[in-house]
Amino acid sequence: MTSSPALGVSGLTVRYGDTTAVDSLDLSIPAGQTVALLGPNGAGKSTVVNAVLGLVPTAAGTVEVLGGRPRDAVRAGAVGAMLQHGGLPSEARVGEVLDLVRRSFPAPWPLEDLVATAGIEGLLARPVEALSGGQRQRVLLAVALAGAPPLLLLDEPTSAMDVEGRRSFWTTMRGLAARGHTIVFATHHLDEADAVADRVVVIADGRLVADGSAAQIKTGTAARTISFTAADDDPLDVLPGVTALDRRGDTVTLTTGDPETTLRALLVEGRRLPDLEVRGASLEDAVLSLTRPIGADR
Ligand SMILES: Nc1ncnc2c1ncn2[C@@H]1O[C@H](COP(=O)(O)OP(=O)(O)OP(=O)(O)O)[C@@H](O)[C@H]1O
Repeated sequence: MTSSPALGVSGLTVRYGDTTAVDSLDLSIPAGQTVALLGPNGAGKSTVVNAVLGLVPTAAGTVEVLGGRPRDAVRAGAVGAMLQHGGLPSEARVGEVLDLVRRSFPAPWPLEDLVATAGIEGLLARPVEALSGGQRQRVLLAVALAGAPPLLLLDEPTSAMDVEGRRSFWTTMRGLAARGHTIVFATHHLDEADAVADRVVVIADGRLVADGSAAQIKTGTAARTISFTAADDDPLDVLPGVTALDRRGDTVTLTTGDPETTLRALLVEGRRLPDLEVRGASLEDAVLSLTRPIGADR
């Protein structure tokens, strides 16, 4: 056993022309952790995953996978990935793809267990082009697991899955985590991060803005929701502190990074607030408040 983290990122900076996609990112992930990478579109999540795989050139900083260089780790089958635009040869059959990928690794995952773990029983004879979106993601998972990697990187792995598919996918991931695999996944499903991740890393504009358990992220933000009953012509989204507004019938829910100021503004205007409730933030509220400046466009 090595004492190196499964993934060590230090001062990582990645640029695409004038765009700094990842900006001086430090991250150390010990073996066995399940980590969610969260952040808005364009935050830099995919770029971090790609840099860890050695797929994009870095402008500065270092990435170590299990104490070694990313490319060596990928070649050795020590890191498996499901990428957003992961390709599969469309005319090949699933079984052929798996044979080919497994043969490229020194110690591939035994086929029967791989098929059962990825939940693709019955799909081996199917041409790739005949797979549904969710089945395709399951096959991509099998490909990612083919080298029996200790580290798994998943970029929005459940984006094409239905509710049942997502649930069973995360059950599979929990099983892998219990077997000691390190799992790093990017997602926009914050409920998945809340339910599955030991640790949540929030990125905005390529920088790390929060790092902790989902509970810590939720309590560490000032974000609260304020809900009450109001007429639908009441212009509430211009109130100070408000980062999001949701109307369901005549119930309004405001997310605010500064609940006291928002409440004061509501009351100064002499508004009645029937059914008033102030609640702690969900992970979604917390991430929104961390990644969207107060007063930004709603
Ligand atoms: N190949 C590329 N060429 C130029 N710019 C790129 C390229 N890939 C990403 N970018 C830019 O880098 C920034 C980070 O993008 P990235 O895809 O890493 O974000 P993300 O957090 O994964 O977003 P999403 O949630 O939308 O997938 C964005 O501004 C994006 O437009």
